Amino acid sequence: MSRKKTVKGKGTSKSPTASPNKSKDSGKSGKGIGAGAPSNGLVYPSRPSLSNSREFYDITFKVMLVGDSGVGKTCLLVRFKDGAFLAGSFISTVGIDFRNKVLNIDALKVKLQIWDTAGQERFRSVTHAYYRDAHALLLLYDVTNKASFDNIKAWLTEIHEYAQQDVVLMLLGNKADVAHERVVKREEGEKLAKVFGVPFMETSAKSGLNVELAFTAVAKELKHRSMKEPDDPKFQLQDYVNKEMKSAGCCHS
Ligand SMILES: Nc1nc2c(ncn2[C@@H]2O[C@H](COP(=O)(O)OP(=O)(O)OP(=O)(O)O)[C@@H](O)[C@H]2O)c(=O)[nH]1
Ligand SMILES: [Mg+2]
Repeated sequence: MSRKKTVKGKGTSKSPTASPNKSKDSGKSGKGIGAGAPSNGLVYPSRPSLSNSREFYDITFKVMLVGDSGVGKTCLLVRFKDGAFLAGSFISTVGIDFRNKVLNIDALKVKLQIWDTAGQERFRSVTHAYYRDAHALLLLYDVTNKASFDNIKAWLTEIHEYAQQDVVLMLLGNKADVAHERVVKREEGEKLAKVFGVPFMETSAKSGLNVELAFTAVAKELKHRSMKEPDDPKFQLQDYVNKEMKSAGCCHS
């Protein structure tokens, strides 16, 4: 049985609009949400970012973590935000929560507002309300849980129904650190991703494998799209991910 986490702060009840210009990146869940965001959610501040301060950003995007309960969405976010792994008993997310993190992407400060959704069926209607404001979705399954992999098609149907048409999407096979209990091969994940035309990689919130890369790749894609000049070549998310994994000596053919 999983213990339930009480819903924290403002992250639950407010709509997922972006922070006002030059808001502080408190990094804390439930902070940084404010009124007055443009409808597309992007924020361009009126003055340039201060390069040495984490409090400032040039552009912000909303990223949502989705997938079955227990696949590791919260752990992935905590690993990315705090560099730690939430070991021990599983505390299932109630409703929705978020964290902010500012990344340096090609000399630009990109703030990701990352929404951690509850995978449990009973919270699905809450999640639906947040899809339309998401610029990117990280869709997770658990490589040790076949049902979570089989449910990916249903998640994609839901995404097509509720999310923006041009949402950046990436499929992540999480818990890649667990060798003995693995039931979904990396090749199966790759194949499914290919069928649906989405970038894919395996991650581990426990070891940290590809966690930074997943968020950075999405941030790069979003930044590239929003700053794109007409003659710029298209940023290829999967190519970028493959190249980065290769140079890190990681597990990709
Ligand atoms: N070995 C291993 N365990 C993990 C990993 N990620 C998460 N877990 C474990 O899986 C369980 C579920 O993780 P959560 O991050 O809470 O799952 P969730 O997707 O947020 O679940 P909901 O909030 O119910 O939607 C916890 O017991 C974690 O410790 C991972 O990469 N490797
Ligand atoms: Mg969770």
